[in-house]
Amino acid sequence: MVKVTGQTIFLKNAWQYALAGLLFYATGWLAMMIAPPPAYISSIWPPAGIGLAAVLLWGYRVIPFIFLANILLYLKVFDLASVLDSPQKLMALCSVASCGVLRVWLATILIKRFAQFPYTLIAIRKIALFFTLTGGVAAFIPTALTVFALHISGVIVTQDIYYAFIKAWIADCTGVIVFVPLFFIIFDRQQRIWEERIITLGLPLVICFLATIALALFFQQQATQYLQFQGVFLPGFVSIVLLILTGRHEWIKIQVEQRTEQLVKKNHKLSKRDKQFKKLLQTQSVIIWRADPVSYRFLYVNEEAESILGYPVTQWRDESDFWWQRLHDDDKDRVQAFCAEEQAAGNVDLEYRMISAEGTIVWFRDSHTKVIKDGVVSELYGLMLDITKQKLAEEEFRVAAITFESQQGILITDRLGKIIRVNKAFTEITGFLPREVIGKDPKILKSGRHDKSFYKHFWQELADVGKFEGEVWNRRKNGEIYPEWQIVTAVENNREVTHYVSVFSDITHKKEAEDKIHNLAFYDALTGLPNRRLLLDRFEQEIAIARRHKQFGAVIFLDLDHFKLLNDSQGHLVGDELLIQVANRLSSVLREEDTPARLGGDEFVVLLHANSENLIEVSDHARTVAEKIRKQLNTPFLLHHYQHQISTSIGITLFPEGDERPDMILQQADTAMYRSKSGGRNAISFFQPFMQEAADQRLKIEQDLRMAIEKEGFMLFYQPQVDHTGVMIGAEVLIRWDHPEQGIVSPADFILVAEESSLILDIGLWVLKNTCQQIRTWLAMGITVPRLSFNVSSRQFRQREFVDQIKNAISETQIPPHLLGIELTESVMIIDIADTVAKMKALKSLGVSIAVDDFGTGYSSLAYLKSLPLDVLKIDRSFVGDILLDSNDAIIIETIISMARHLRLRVVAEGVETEEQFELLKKLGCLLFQGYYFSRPLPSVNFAQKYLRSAKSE
Ligand SMILES: Nc1nc2c(ncn2[C@@H]2O[C@H](COP(=O)(O)O[C@H]3[C@@H](O)[C@H](n4cnc5c(=O)[nH]c(N)nc54)O[C@@H]3COP(=O)(O)O)[C@@H](O)[C@H]2O)c(=O)[nH]1
Repeated sequence: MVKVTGQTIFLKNAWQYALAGLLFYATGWLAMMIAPPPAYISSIWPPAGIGLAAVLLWGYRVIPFIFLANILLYLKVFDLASVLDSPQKLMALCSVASCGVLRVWLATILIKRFAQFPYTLIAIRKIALFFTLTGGVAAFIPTALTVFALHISGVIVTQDIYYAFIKAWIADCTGVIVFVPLFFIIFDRQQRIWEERIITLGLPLVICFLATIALALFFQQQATQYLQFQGVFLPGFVSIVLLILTGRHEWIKIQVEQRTEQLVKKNHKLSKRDKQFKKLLQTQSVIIWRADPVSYRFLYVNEEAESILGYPVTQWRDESDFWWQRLHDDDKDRVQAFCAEEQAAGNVDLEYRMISAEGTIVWFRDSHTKVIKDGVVSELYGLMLDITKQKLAEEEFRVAAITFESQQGILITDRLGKIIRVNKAFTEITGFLPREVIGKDPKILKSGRHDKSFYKHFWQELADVGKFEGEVWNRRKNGEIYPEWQIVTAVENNREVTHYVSVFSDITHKKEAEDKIHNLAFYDALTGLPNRRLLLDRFEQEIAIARRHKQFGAVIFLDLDHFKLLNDSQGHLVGDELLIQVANRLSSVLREEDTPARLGGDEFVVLLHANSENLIEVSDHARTVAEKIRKQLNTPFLLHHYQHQISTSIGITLFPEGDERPDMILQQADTAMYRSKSGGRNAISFFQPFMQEAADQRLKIEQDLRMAIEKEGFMLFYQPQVDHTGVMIGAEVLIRWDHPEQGIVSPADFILVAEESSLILDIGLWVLKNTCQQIRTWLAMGITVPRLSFNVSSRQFRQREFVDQIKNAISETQIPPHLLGIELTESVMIIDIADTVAKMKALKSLGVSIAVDDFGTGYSSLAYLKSLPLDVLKIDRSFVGDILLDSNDAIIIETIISMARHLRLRVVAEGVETEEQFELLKKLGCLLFQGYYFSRPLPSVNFAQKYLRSAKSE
């Protein structure tokens, strides 16, 4: 950009200034031609008008040129040589030239101050004011000063001063009157009135001026100074008259032209508006109509009617009920009611739908006018505006508004991220009212849970794809942090983002449900410990880490001893409580990196983190932890106000030894645990490879047992019980498994497996039924049958229906109940004393006798013995076996015998194998015996042959 400075303006207009100076000089020179020496005061002085007009039109920059031209002109008065010689004359020259400039300057100031230049010199009053100020007033002092300077310098003598002053003053005035208009006519292109006056004013003035010069020259020759002087008034007079005459005329002409021009412009505007209006009508789709006020038949419709509804205009007019027939059925009642009600004259609006020729719905706003004359509607006309688009937009807006107030929170920001709108759901979710957030940054919802990289990703997504979708944690007004699912969309207009719209829903409940599902899937619902799935998952990782670091870890497998018994007898609530407390104790003894888990039932596993490369170190650590656990679990539990003591069988295995999978390693630990269990419980065993065989065998036994139960592949053996004389007083019923491959299998090899797998219930029932059946058979054969006692396992006894099962078996076989006895171990009886007593009493009332088996190996508590309705105590064969070797055992047996006598219980010594044992037991007071010394358990036939026959014969 070029900077416009005073200098550039000066250079650009320099030709104008030079022209002004030139005209000033030329006209001055011409005027001096008709002026008498030595002062050369002309009767008309054009430079006065030219100088003033040039300054008014082109500005004060003209002044230096005027000054220069004035100097040059007055060199005619003061010749150059004398000016150069005399400083006085030089001063006079400069003064005279300055006076010319002063006149112009003063005139300009007065005009601008009092005559509000520019104007067009039309009205008489303004013409008079203009010339009075520029000529009369402004020229007065400078002229006087000029004459004075000429007088001082000796050009004008004293007696000519007055005349010279008058003449010069009039010459200045005339110069202004004639040459200001002329100058404007030639150079003013801004005000048209001057241009228009070239012929009417400019030409006469030029002619007049030239005539004046000629006249002046003529009278100069005639030396008639007076006439010469009078002549100067002519152009001045002509100028004023013509200014007045032409001004008004031209002014009117110009006004007319301008008005015409304005009218043309207005017309143009109107026609443009008209076009726009027509266009608007077209785009607005307006039907203009007139109808019969009674029948509503259209008398007139415009062409637009056809293009809007598709029916020819003739059809609109020809069909008498065209309008009614095309009216939408749903609107008919409303429109009819409206027409019936509305009777007053004036403009009325009504909206309704019509069906187009294509079958589409078109919405109209019908603005119609009724003209009523003498109380009757005389005219009916109106405009039907197609507002289908507007209705659709309204519908969309309504849908948008409903959507906005949806269940989901909505937050809208401007492009700078300042919130401009939120919906009700936003307030419900966040707790913030609209006025609390509008104008603020959504940062107020920030939870602080997300780091910078999250927000970087957030904005990147918005920039790249215009959308972000994901889980965001925000903070409610009450400070609560919650998760929400957010979809943020950048709204664009012409590729510029104008708004951001965030739609979100509170997913707290969903997350909770997810967590719940996750917990259910991976955690044990009762104890809160990891379940098998999570354990295996962590185990997988643990094995991988151990392999990578070449380290070893351990798995501890725990099974609570007799838990099933407790659960069955005390109920599930007590069982559950125990499991919860066991879980808590387990967790309390473990380190954070170790994982306790519950596999189900009473089985727990502890995964010890692999932290050593030394196998011995790892196994020592595992044993220490297992001991700690055992100790913890041996401490009595308080369950529902009662103390319960439990023991635990524990198996340990180390990993990784090969490429075993987690489930295989768990199986090994389970096998080791089984070893502890079968070894007498409450023990800790490390897995050994041979155990695997046993485990496999156990599994095989279980499978075969199921088959045996189905096919009744069992037999009953009978071992007699004798008195001190060797006479049989009863027998113990002992089961045998007639295995298809292995032959007769001892119960010692399968009872434990059966107990662990619940198969014992079927087996026990089979023993009961077959014992009764055997008695029935022998009785039916006329054989005297002694009391037959069969073994009852704890799970079998704890069944609610146990007593009923015995009753049923007795009644089904019709045997005398006193021929039946049961043998229970001590541990079975003490679990739920009340239940035990109730069941025993019921059995006793039937006549079934009850024996305590393996006495001395369990609790051997006198307290419970007293409270139980028992018949027999069977001293465990382990005491009998060592009776000759260990004097303690003899003392124990003696004590048991004396105690039993005191409680009025019969005592049977089990496992009598030798005569010495028999003799010693007799000495200790024992009266009844059982053992290989008398007989091994025998099949029914052998037993009957050997003992029952002889009993018969007796
Ligand atoms: N729940 C059930 N348990 C049963 C049933 N049948 C047997 N059993 C239990 O199985 C265990 C092993 O029984 P078994 O192999 O039959 O051994 C019994 C006798 O054979 C054995 N016995 C008898 N006298 C001697 C002897 O002088 N020496 C010696 N080494 N063993 C001898 O003792 C077993 C009987 O013991 P007990 O029952 O404790 O009186 C065993 O625990 C049975 O209880 C059944 O039907 N159901």
